[in-house]
Amino acid sequence: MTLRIGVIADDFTGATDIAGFLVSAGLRTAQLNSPQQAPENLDAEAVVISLKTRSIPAQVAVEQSLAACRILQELRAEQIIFKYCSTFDSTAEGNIGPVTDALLEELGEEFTVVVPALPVNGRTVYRSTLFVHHQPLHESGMKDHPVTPMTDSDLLRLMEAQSSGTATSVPYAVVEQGPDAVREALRQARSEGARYAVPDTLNHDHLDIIGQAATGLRLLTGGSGIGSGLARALTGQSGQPAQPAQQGGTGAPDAASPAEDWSFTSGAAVVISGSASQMTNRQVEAYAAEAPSTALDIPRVMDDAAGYLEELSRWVLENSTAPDSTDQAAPMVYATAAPEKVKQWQQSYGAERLSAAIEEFFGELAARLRSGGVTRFIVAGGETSGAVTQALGVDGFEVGPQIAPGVPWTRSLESDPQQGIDLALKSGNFGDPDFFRTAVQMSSGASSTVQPTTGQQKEDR
Ligand SMILES: Nc1ncnc2c1ncn2[C@@H]1O[C@H](COP(=O)(O)OP(=O)(O)O)[C@@H](O)[C@H]1O
Ligand SMILES: O=C(O)[C@@H](O)C(=O)COP(=O)(O)O
Repeated sequence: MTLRIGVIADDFTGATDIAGFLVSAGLRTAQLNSPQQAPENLDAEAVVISLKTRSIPAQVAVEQSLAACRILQELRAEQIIFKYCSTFDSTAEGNIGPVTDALLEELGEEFTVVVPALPVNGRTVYRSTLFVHHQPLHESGMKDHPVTPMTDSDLLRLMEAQSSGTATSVPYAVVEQGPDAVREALRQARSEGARYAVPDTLNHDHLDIIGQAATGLRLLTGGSGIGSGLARALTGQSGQPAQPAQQGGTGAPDAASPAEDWSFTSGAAVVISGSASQMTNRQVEAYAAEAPSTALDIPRVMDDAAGYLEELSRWVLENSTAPDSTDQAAPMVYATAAPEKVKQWQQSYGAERLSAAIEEFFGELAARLRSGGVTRFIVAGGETSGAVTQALGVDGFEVGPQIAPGVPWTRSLESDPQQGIDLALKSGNFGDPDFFRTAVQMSSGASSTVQPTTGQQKEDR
Protein backbone atom coordinates (compact mmCIF):
# COMPACT_ATOMS: atom_id res chain seq x y z
CA MET A 1 0.00 0.00 0.00
CA THR A 2 1.21 3.53 -0.72
CA LEU A 3 -0.19 6.42 1.23
CA ARG A 4 -0.57 9.70 -0.54
CA ILE A 5 -0.50 11.75 2.66
CA GLY A 6 0.68 10.89 6.17
CA VAL A 7 -0.09 13.41 8.91
CA ILE A 8 1.57 13.88 12.28
CA ALA A 9 -0.79 16.00 14.37
CA ASP A 10 0.38 17.65 17.59
CA ASP A 11 -2.99 17.37 19.31
CA PHE A 12 -6.21 15.39 19.04
CA THR A 13 -8.63 18.12 17.99
CA GLY A 14 -6.12 19.12 15.34
CA ALA A 15 -5.98 15.54 14.12
CA THR A 16 -9.73 15.20 13.69
CA ASP A 17 -9.78 18.69 12.15
CA ILE A 18 -7.36 17.75 9.37
CA ALA A 19 -8.81 14.24 8.97
CA GLY A 20 -12.21 15.82 8.28
CA PHE A 21 -10.73 18.03 5.57
CA LEU A 22 -8.84 15.14 3.94
CA VAL A 23 -12.07 13.16 3.81
CA SER A 24 -13.90 16.16 2.34
CA ALA A 25 -11.22 16.34 -0.36
CA GLY A 26 -11.96 12.75 -1.28
CA LEU A 27 -9.14 10.81 0.39
CA ARG A 28 -9.92 7.61 2.30
CA THR A 29 -8.50 8.58 5.66
CA ALA A 30 -7.74 6.64 8.82
CA GLN A 31 -6.84 8.22 12.15
CA LEU A 32 -4.60 6.47 14.66
CA ASN A 33 -4.34 7.79 18.18
CA SER A 34 -0.69 7.08 18.91
CA PRO A 35 2.43 6.19 16.97
CA GLN A 36 1.29 2.58 16.86
CA GLN A 37 1.74 -0.01 14.18
CA ALA A 38 -1.02 0.49 11.62
CA PRO A 39 -3.59 -2.31 11.36
CA GLU A 40 -2.58 -4.85 8.70
CA ASN A 41 -5.72 -4.46 6.63
CA LEU A 42 -5.43 -0.69 6.50
CA ASP A 43 -6.70 0.46 3.13
CA ALA A 44 -6.32 4.22 3.23
CA GLU A 45 -4.96 6.98 1.06
CA ALA A 46 -4.20 9.15 4.07
CA VAL A 47 -3.33 8.33 7.67
CA VAL A 48 -3.43 10.86 10.49
CA ILE A 49 -1.49 10.03 13.65
CA SER A 50 -2.69 12.02 16.68
CA LEU A 51 -0.10 12.92 19.26
CA LYS A 52 -0.31 15.10 22.35
CA THR A 53 2.95 16.92 21.82
CA ARG A 54 2.02 20.58 21.63
CA SER A 55 3.12 21.64 25.07
CA ILE A 56 5.31 18.82 26.37
CA PRO A 57 9.12 19.23 26.57
CA ALA A 58 10.58 19.77 23.08
CA GLN A 59 12.82 16.69 23.16
CA VAL A 60 9.91 14.38 23.98
CA ALA A 61 7.80 16.00 21.28
CA VAL A 62 10.61 15.39 18.80
CA GLU A 63 10.98 11.73 19.78
CA GLN A 64 7.25 11.03 19.52
CA SER A 65 6.96 12.87 16.21
CA LEU A 66 9.88 10.93 14.76
CA ALA A 67 8.28 7.65 15.88
CA ALA A 68 5.09 8.68 14.07
CA CYS A 69 7.09 9.71 11.01
CA ARG A 70 8.79 6.30 10.86
CA ILE A 71 5.44 4.54 10.89
CA LEU A 72 4.25 6.76 8.05
CA GLN A 73 7.44 5.99 6.15
CA GLU A 74 6.83 2.26 6.65
CA LEU A 75 3.41 2.84 5.15
CA ARG A 76 5.27 4.51 2.24
CA ALA A 77 3.65 7.90 2.70
CA GLU A 78 4.51 9.99 -0.34
CA GLN A 79 4.15 13.28 1.51
CA ILE A 80 4.10 14.10 5.19
CA ILE A 81 2.30 16.97 6.88
CA PHE A 82 3.24 18.11 10.36
CA LYS A 83 -0.12 19.49 11.58
CA TYR A 84 -0.08 22.15 14.26
CA CYS A 85 -2.60 24.74 15.30
CA SER A 86 -4.00 27.38 12.97
CA THR A 87 -3.05 29.83 15.72
CA PHE A 88 0.54 28.48 15.81
CA ASP A 89 0.11 27.43 19.48
CA SER A 90 3.58 26.84 20.84
CA THR A 91 5.75 27.49 23.86
CA ALA A 92 8.78 29.80 23.69
CA GLU A 93 11.04 26.78 23.09
CA GLY A 94 8.82 25.13 20.52
CA ASN A 95 7.55 22.65 19.73
CA ILE A 96 6.80 23.57 16.15
CA GLY A 97 10.37 24.55 15.27
CA PRO A 98 12.21 21.62 16.88
CA VAL A 99 9.77 19.05 15.48
CA THR A 100 9.92 20.58 11.98
CA ASP A 101 13.73 20.49 12.04
CA ALA A 102 13.79 16.90 13.27
CA LEU A 103 11.33 15.78 10.60
CA LEU A 104 13.31 17.52 7.86
CA GLU A 105 16.44 15.72 8.99
CA GLU A 106 14.67 12.37 9.27
CA LEU A 107 13.32 12.73 5.74
CA GLY A 108 16.64 13.96 4.32
CA GLU A 109 15.11 17.30 3.34
CA GLU A 110 16.24 20.86 3.82
CA PHE A 111 13.17 22.91 3.06
CA THR A 112 9.48 23.12 3.89
CA VAL A 113 6.51 25.45 4.05
CA VAL A 114 4.79 26.96 7.09
CA VAL A 115 1.05 27.33 6.39
CA PRO A 116 -1.10 27.67 9.52
CA ALA A 117 -3.91 29.56 7.72
CA LEU A 118 -7.48 28.29 7.85
CA PRO A 119 -9.56 31.06 6.23
CA VAL A 120 -12.91 29.28 6.77
CA ASN A 121 -12.32 29.80 10.49
CA GLY A 122 -10.84 33.30 10.15
CA ARG A 123 -7.15 32.38 10.33
CA THR A 124 -5.31 34.22 7.55
CA VAL A 125 -1.73 35.23 6.86
CA TYR A 126 -0.78 38.56 5.31
CA ARG A 127 2.79 39.84 5.13
CA SER A 128 3.69 36.82 7.26
CA THR A 129 1.45 38.10 10.05
CA LEU A 130 -1.09 35.60 11.38
CA PHE A 131 -4.57 37.00 11.91
CA VAL A 132 -7.49 35.59 13.89
CA HIS A 133 -10.43 37.18 12.11
CA HIS A 134 -9.76 40.95 12.27
CA GLN A 135 -7.05 40.80 14.95
CA PRO A 136 -3.37 39.94 14.76
CA LEU A 137 -2.74 36.72 16.70
CA HIS A 138 -1.14 38.46 19.70
CA GLU A 139 -4.20 40.68 20.20
CA SER A 140 -6.68 37.80 19.89
CA GLY A 141 -7.90 35.59 22.73
CA MET A 142 -4.74 33.53 22.18
CA LYS A 143 -2.81 36.05 24.28
CA ASP A 144 -4.58 34.55 27.32
CA HIS A 145 -4.21 30.85 26.49
CA PRO A 146 -3.55 28.96 29.74
CA VAL A 147 -0.80 26.77 28.27
CA THR A 148 0.52 28.42 25.10
CA PRO A 149 -0.17 32.17 25.26
CA MET A 150 0.77 33.78 21.93
CA THR A 151 2.42 37.17 22.25
CA ASP A 152 3.75 37.63 18.71
CA SER A 153 1.96 37.41 15.34
CA ASP A 154 4.95 37.47 13.01
CA LEU A 155 5.40 33.95 11.66
CA LEU A 156 8.93 34.58 10.39
CA ARG A 157 10.03 35.70 13.85
CA LEU A 158 8.08 32.95 15.62
CA MET A 159 9.52 30.23 13.42
CA GLU A 160 13.10 31.46 13.50
CA ALA A 161 13.01 31.88 17.30
CA GLN A 162 12.32 28.19 17.84
CA SER A 163 14.18 26.53 14.97
CA SER A 164 17.58 26.32 13.36
CA GLY A 165 17.00 27.94 9.98
CA THR A 166 15.81 31.10 8.33
CA ALA A 167 12.25 31.79 7.27
CA THR A 168 11.15 33.82 4.28
CA SER A 169 7.85 35.16 3.05
CA VAL A 170 6.02 34.29 -0.18
CA PRO A 171 4.05 37.51 -0.56
CA TYR A 172 0.39 37.80 -1.37
CA ALA A 173 1.08 39.19 -4.86
CA VAL A 174 3.03 36.04 -5.76
CA VAL A 175 0.40 33.67 -4.35
CA GLU A 176 -2.25 35.48 -6.37
CA GLN A 177 -0.36 34.62 -9.58
CA GLY A 178 -0.97 30.92 -9.09
CA PRO A 179 0.84 27.61 -8.52
CA ASP A 180 3.69 28.14 -11.00
CA ALA A 181 4.65 31.47 -9.42
CA VAL A 182 4.53 29.97 -5.93
CA ARG A 183 6.57 26.94 -7.04
CA GLU A 184 9.18 29.30 -8.47
CA ALA A 185 9.18 31.38 -5.27
CA LEU A 186 9.73 28.24 -3.21
CA ARG A 187 12.60 27.17 -5.50
CA GLN A 188 14.19 30.59 -5.20
CA ALA A 189 13.75 30.77 -1.43
CA ARG A 190 15.40 27.40 -1.08
CA SER A 191 18.30 28.29 -3.39
CA GLU A 192 18.90 31.42 -1.33
CA GLY A 193 19.28 29.31 1.79
CA ALA A 194 15.88 29.68 3.46
CA ARG A 195 14.66 26.61 5.32
CA TYR A 196 11.00 27.63 5.80
CA ALA A 197 8.75 29.52 3.40
CA VAL A 198 5.70 31.31 4.79
CA PRO A 199 3.17 32.00 2.03
CA ASP A 200 0.54 34.67 2.54
CA THR A 201 -2.86 32.97 2.58
CA LEU A 202 -6.02 35.04 2.56
CA ASN A 203 -8.63 32.68 1.27
CA HIS A 204 -9.53 29.17 0.25
CA ASP A 205 -8.22 29.68 -3.31
CA HIS A 206 -4.79 30.52 -1.93
CA LEU A 207 -4.76 27.21 -0.06
CA ASP A 208 -5.51 25.44 -3.34
CA ILE A 209 -2.70 27.33 -5.06
CA ILE A 210 -0.18 26.60 -2.31
CA GLY A 211 -1.32 22.96 -2.24
CA GLN A 212 -0.68 22.62 -5.97
CA ALA A 213 2.71 24.28 -5.67
CA ALA A 214 3.69 21.95 -2.82
CA THR A 215 2.92 18.57 -4.40
CA GLY A 216 6.66 18.06 -4.87
CA LEU A 217 7.59 18.71 -1.23
CA ARG A 218 8.24 15.71 0.96
CA LEU A 219 7.33 17.62 4.15
CA LEU A 220 4.72 20.33 4.62
CA THR A 221 3.83 21.99 7.91
CA GLY A 222 0.76 23.89 8.99
CA GLY A 223 -2.92 23.67 9.82
CA SER A 224 -5.78 21.69 8.38
CA GLY A 225 -6.09 24.28 5.60
CA ILE A 226 -2.91 23.15 3.88
CA GLY A 227 -4.05 19.55 4.38
CA SER A 228 -7.13 20.48 2.42
CA GLY A 229 -5.13 22.38 -0.23
CA LEU A 230 -2.71 19.51 -0.77
CA ALA A 231 -5.40 16.82 -0.77
CA ARG A 232 -7.51 18.79 -3.23
CA ALA A 233 -4.48 19.18 -5.51
CA LEU A 234 -3.90 15.42 -5.39
CA THR A 235 -7.53 14.53 -6.05
CA GLY A 236 -7.97 17.13 -8.78
CA GLN A 237 -10.46 19.28 -6.85
CA SER A 238 -8.27 22.41 -6.79
CA GLY A 239 -9.95 25.43 -8.26
CA GLN A 240 -13.43 24.01 -7.73
CA PRO A 241 -15.69 25.42 -5.03
CA ALA A 242 -15.05 23.74 -1.68
CA GLN A 243 -17.55 21.11 -0.56
CA PRO A 244 -19.55 22.35 2.37
CA ALA A 245 -17.51 21.20 5.34
CA GLN A 246 -20.38 19.41 6.99
CA GLN A 247 -20.66 16.91 4.17
CA GLY A 248 -17.65 15.18 5.61
CA GLY A 249 -17.68 11.51 4.86
CA THR A 250 -16.15 8.67 6.74
CA GLY A 251 -12.52 8.03 7.12
CA ALA A 252 -12.91 4.36 7.78
CA PRO A 253 -9.74 2.43 7.03
CA ASP A 254 -11.55 0.08 4.74
CA ALA A 255 -13.96 2.22 2.80
CA ALA A 256 -15.40 5.68 2.43
CA SER A 257 -19.13 5.83 2.94
CA PRO A 258 -21.22 8.95 2.74
CA ALA A 259 -21.74 10.94 5.92
CA GLU A 260 -25.49 10.75 5.41
CA ASP A 261 -25.23 7.05 6.30
CA TRP A 262 -23.45 7.83 9.54
CA SER A 263 -25.23 6.45 12.57
CA PHE A 264 -24.62 7.14 16.23
CA THR A 265 -24.46 4.94 19.29
CA SER A 266 -27.58 5.04 21.40
CA GLY A 267 -25.99 5.39 24.86
CA ALA A 268 -25.98 8.52 26.97
CA ALA A 269 -24.10 11.70 26.03
CA VAL A 270 -21.98 14.12 28.01
CA VAL A 271 -20.27 17.45 27.31
CA ILE A 272 -16.83 17.91 28.86
CA SER A 273 -15.27 21.33 28.40
CA GLY A 274 -11.65 21.98 29.35
CA SER A 275 -10.93 24.81 26.94
CA ALA A 276 -10.69 28.31 28.35
CA SER A 277 -10.87 30.08 24.98
CA GLN A 278 -13.21 33.02 24.40
CA MET A 279 -15.39 31.03 22.05
CA THR A 280 -15.66 28.07 24.41
CA ASN A 281 -16.62 30.47 27.22
CA ARG A 282 -19.51 31.66 25.05
CA GLN A 283 -20.48 28.12 24.11
CA VAL A 284 -20.48 27.02 27.74
CA GLU A 285 -22.57 30.01 28.77
CA ALA A 286 -25.11 29.32 26.04
CA TYR A 287 -25.37 25.61 26.75
CA ALA A 288 -25.49 26.06 30.56
CA ALA A 289 -28.69 28.06 30.06
CA GLU A 290 -30.45 25.01 28.64
CA ALA A 291 -28.80 21.88 30.06
CA PRO A 292 -27.81 20.47 33.45
CA SER A 293 -24.32 21.80 33.98
CA THR A 294 -21.69 22.02 36.65
CA ALA A 295 -18.51 24.05 36.87
CA LEU A 296 -15.51 22.09 38.07
CA ASP A 297 -14.69 22.79 41.68
CA ILE A 298 -10.97 23.40 41.23
CA PRO A 299 -9.92 23.08 44.91
CA ARG A 300 -11.64 19.69 45.04
CA VAL A 301 -9.87 18.58 41.84
CA MET A 302 -6.59 19.47 43.52
CA ASP A 303 -7.28 18.21 47.04
CA ASP A 304 -10.01 15.58 46.89
CA ALA A 305 -9.95 14.17 43.37
CA ALA A 306 -11.09 10.63 44.27
CA GLY A 307 -14.16 11.66 46.27
CA TYR A 308 -15.05 14.36 43.80
CA LEU A 309 -14.79 11.98 40.84
CA GLU A 310 -17.20 9.61 42.54
CA GLU A 311 -19.68 12.41 43.19
CA LEU A 312 -19.42 14.04 39.79
CA SER A 313 -19.71 10.85 37.78
CA ARG A 314 -22.87 9.99 39.74
CA TRP A 315 -24.26 13.45 38.97
CA VAL A 316 -23.56 13.08 35.25
CA LEU A 317 -25.07 9.61 35.06
CA GLU A 318 -28.19 10.75 36.89
CA ASN A 319 -28.58 13.64 34.46
CA SER A 320 -27.60 11.80 31.32
CA THR A 321 -29.66 11.88 28.22
CA ALA A 322 -31.86 8.81 28.09
CA PRO A 323 -31.11 6.58 25.09
CA ASP A 324 -32.64 8.06 21.93
CA SER A 325 -34.15 10.96 23.83
CA THR A 326 -34.21 14.17 21.85
CA ASP A 327 -35.89 16.44 24.37
CA GLN A 328 -33.34 16.32 27.16
CA ALA A 329 -29.95 17.98 26.84
CA ALA A 330 -26.83 16.07 27.78
CA PRO A 331 -25.21 17.22 31.03
CA MET A 332 -22.08 19.34 30.89
CA VAL A 333 -19.07 19.48 33.18
CA TYR A 334 -16.71 22.37 32.53
CA ALA A 335 -13.47 23.91 33.75
CA THR A 336 -13.92 26.72 31.25
CA ALA A 337 -13.55 30.12 32.91
CA ALA A 338 -12.72 33.73 32.05
CA PRO A 339 -9.01 34.60 31.68
CA GLU A 340 -8.86 36.51 35.02
CA LYS A 341 -10.30 33.50 36.85
CA VAL A 342 -7.89 31.11 35.11
CA LYS A 343 -4.95 33.33 36.10
CA GLN A 344 -6.09 33.35 39.73
CA TRP A 345 -6.27 29.56 39.85
CA GLN A 346 -2.89 29.31 38.15
CA GLN A 347 -1.38 31.61 40.79
CA SER A 348 -2.83 29.42 43.53
CA TYR A 349 -1.72 26.05 42.17
CA GLY A 350 0.90 26.65 39.47
CA ALA A 351 -0.13 26.71 35.82
CA GLU A 352 1.41 23.43 34.67
CA ARG A 353 0.34 21.46 37.70
CA LEU A 354 -3.20 22.78 37.43
CA SER A 355 -3.56 22.08 33.70
CA ALA A 356 -2.26 18.56 34.15
CA ALA A 357 -4.56 17.93 37.14
CA ILE A 358 -7.66 19.17 35.30
CA GLU A 359 -6.81 17.11 32.22
CA GLU A 360 -6.20 13.99 34.28
CA PHE A 361 -9.43 14.55 36.18
CA PHE A 362 -11.43 14.84 32.97
CA GLY A 363 -9.74 11.71 31.62
CA GLU A 364 -10.69 9.71 34.70
CA LEU A 365 -14.19 11.15 34.71
CA ALA A 366 -14.66 10.09 31.08
CA ALA A 367 -13.44 6.56 31.82
CA ARG A 368 -15.93 6.24 34.70
CA LEU A 369 -18.75 7.59 32.58
CA ARG A 370 -17.90 5.11 29.84
CA SER A 371 -18.23 2.30 32.39
CA GLY A 372 -21.55 3.81 33.45
CA GLY A 373 -22.99 3.68 29.91
CA VAL A 374 -22.06 7.00 28.33
CA THR A 375 -21.15 6.41 24.67
CA ARG A 376 -21.24 9.90 23.17
CA PHE A 377 -18.58 12.33 24.33
CA ILE A 378 -18.46 15.96 23.24
CA VAL A 379 -15.16 17.40 24.40
CA ALA A 380 -13.89 20.98 24.09
CA GLY A 381 -10.17 21.69 24.09
CA GLY A 382 -7.22 20.09 22.33
CA GLU A 383 -5.22 19.04 25.41
CA THR A 384 -8.44 18.05 27.12
CA SER A 385 -9.49 15.94 24.14
CA GLY A 386 -6.11 14.18 24.18
CA ALA A 387 -6.46 13.36 27.85
CA VAL A 388 -10.03 12.09 27.44
CA THR A 389 -9.33 10.02 24.33
CA GLN A 390 -6.26 8.43 25.86
CA ALA A 391 -8.10 7.66 29.11
CA LEU A 392 -10.88 6.02 27.11
CA GLY A 393 -8.27 3.82 25.44
CA VAL A 394 -9.41 4.74 21.93
CA ASP A 395 -6.77 3.58 19.42
CA GLY A 396 -8.19 5.13 16.30
CA PHE A 397 -11.16 6.82 14.67
CA GLU A 398 -13.42 6.78 11.71
CA VAL A 399 -14.22 10.34 10.69
CA GLY A 400 -17.84 11.30 10.16
CA PRO A 401 -20.02 14.32 9.49
CA GLN A 402 -18.81 17.78 10.45
CA ILE A 403 -20.63 19.62 13.22
CA ALA A 404 -18.77 22.84 12.39
CA PRO A 405 -15.83 23.48 10.05
CA GLY A 406 -12.92 21.52 11.49
CA VAL A 407 -14.99 19.54 14.01
CA PRO A 408 -16.26 16.21 12.73
CA TRP A 409 -18.04 13.53 14.69
CA THR A 410 -15.75 10.52 15.01
CA ARG A 411 -16.32 6.93 16.01
CA SER A 412 -13.78 4.79 17.82
CA LEU A 413 -12.32 1.90 15.84
CA GLU A 414 -13.22 -1.31 17.67
CA SER A 415 -12.99 -4.94 16.69
CA ASP A 416 -16.51 -5.27 18.11
CA PRO A 417 -18.58 -2.38 16.66
CA GLN A 418 -21.06 -2.76 19.56
CA GLN A 419 -18.33 -1.43 21.84
CA GLY A 420 -17.82 1.74 19.81
CA ILE A 421 -18.17 5.26 21.15
CA ASP A 422 -18.80 8.56 19.41
CA LEU A 423 -16.52 11.50 20.06
CA ALA A 424 -16.70 15.11 18.96
CA LEU A 425 -13.37 16.76 19.74
CA LYS A 426 -13.73 20.51 19.48
CA SER A 427 -10.82 22.85 19.22
CA GLY A 428 -11.16 25.71 21.69
CA ASN A 429 -11.22 27.98 18.65
CA PHE A 430 -13.97 26.41 16.66
CA GLY A 431 -17.74 26.31 16.38
CA ASP A 432 -20.42 28.92 16.90
CA PRO A 433 -22.04 29.74 20.26
CA ASP A 434 -24.64 26.95 19.85
CA PHE A 435 -22.04 24.30 19.11
CA PHE A 436 -22.82 22.01 22.06
CA ARG A 437 -26.53 21.96 21.39
CA THR A 438 -25.92 21.25 17.70
CA ALA A 439 -23.55 18.40 18.53
CA VAL A 440 -25.90 16.84 21.08
CA GLN A 441 -28.88 17.07 18.79
CA MET A 442 -27.02 15.71 15.77
CA SER A 443 -26.00 12.66 17.74
CA SER A 444 -29.29 12.07 19.50
CA GLY A 445 -31.30 11.49 16.36
CA ALA A 446 -32.60 15.03 16.03
CA SER A 447 -30.31 15.76 13.10
CA SER A 448 -33.22 15.99 10.72
CA THR A 449 -34.40 19.06 12.56
CA VAL A 450 -31.01 20.54 13.44
CA GLN A 451 -28.67 21.81 10.78
CA PRO A 452 -24.98 21.55 11.51
CA THR A 453 -23.12 24.85 11.62
CA THR A 454 -21.95 25.96 8.22
CA GLY A 455 -19.64 28.46 6.66
CA GLN A 456 -17.48 31.12 8.14
CA GLN A 457 -17.26 31.36 11.90
CA LYS A 458 -18.18 34.88 12.85
CA GLU A 459 -16.68 35.17 16.29
CA ASP A 460 -13.26 35.53 17.69
CA ARG A 461 -11.59 33.10 19.93
N1 LIG B 1 -10.38 27.18 35.07
C1 LIG B 1 -9.15 26.79 34.65
N2 LIG B 1 -8.06 27.16 35.35
C2 LIG B 1 -6.84 26.77 34.91
N3 LIG B 1 -6.60 26.01 33.84
C3 LIG B 1 -7.65 25.61 33.12
C4 LIG B 1 -8.97 25.99 33.49
N4 LIG B 1 -9.81 25.45 32.60
C5 LIG B 1 -9.07 24.78 31.72
N5 LIG B 1 -7.77 24.85 32.04
C6 LIG B 1 -6.64 24.20 31.32
O1 LIG B 1 -6.38 24.95 30.14
C7 LIG B 1 -5.91 24.09 29.14
C8 LIG B 1 -6.76 24.34 27.90
O2 LIG B 1 -6.15 23.71 26.81
P1 LIG B 1 -6.96 22.92 25.73
O3 LIG B 1 -7.74 21.82 26.34
O4 LIG B 1 -5.96 22.55 24.67
O5 LIG B 1 -7.97 24.00 25.16
P2 LIG B 1 -7.85 24.85 23.80
O6 LIG B 1 -8.37 23.99 22.72
O7 LIG B 1 -8.68 26.06 24.04
O8 LIG B 1 -6.40 25.16 23.57
C9 LIG B 1 -6.04 22.67 29.64
O9 LIG B 1 -4.78 22.21 30.08
C10 LIG B 1 -7.00 22.83 30.81
O10 LIG B 1 -6.83 21.82 31.78
O1 LIG C 1 -5.70 24.18 13.68
C1 LIG C 1 -6.52 24.38 14.58
O2 LIG C 1 -6.90 25.50 14.92
C2 LIG C 1 -7.06 23.18 15.31
O3 LIG C 1 -7.04 22.05 14.52
C3 LIG C 1 -6.23 22.85 16.49
O4 LIG C 1 -5.07 22.52 16.37
C4 LIG C 1 -6.91 22.87 17.73
O5 LIG C 1 -6.12 23.15 18.87
P1 LIG C 1 -6.85 23.60 20.22
O6 LIG C 1 -7.33 25.00 20.03
O7 LIG C 1 -5.86 23.47 21.31
O8 LIG C 1 -7.99 22.65 20.41
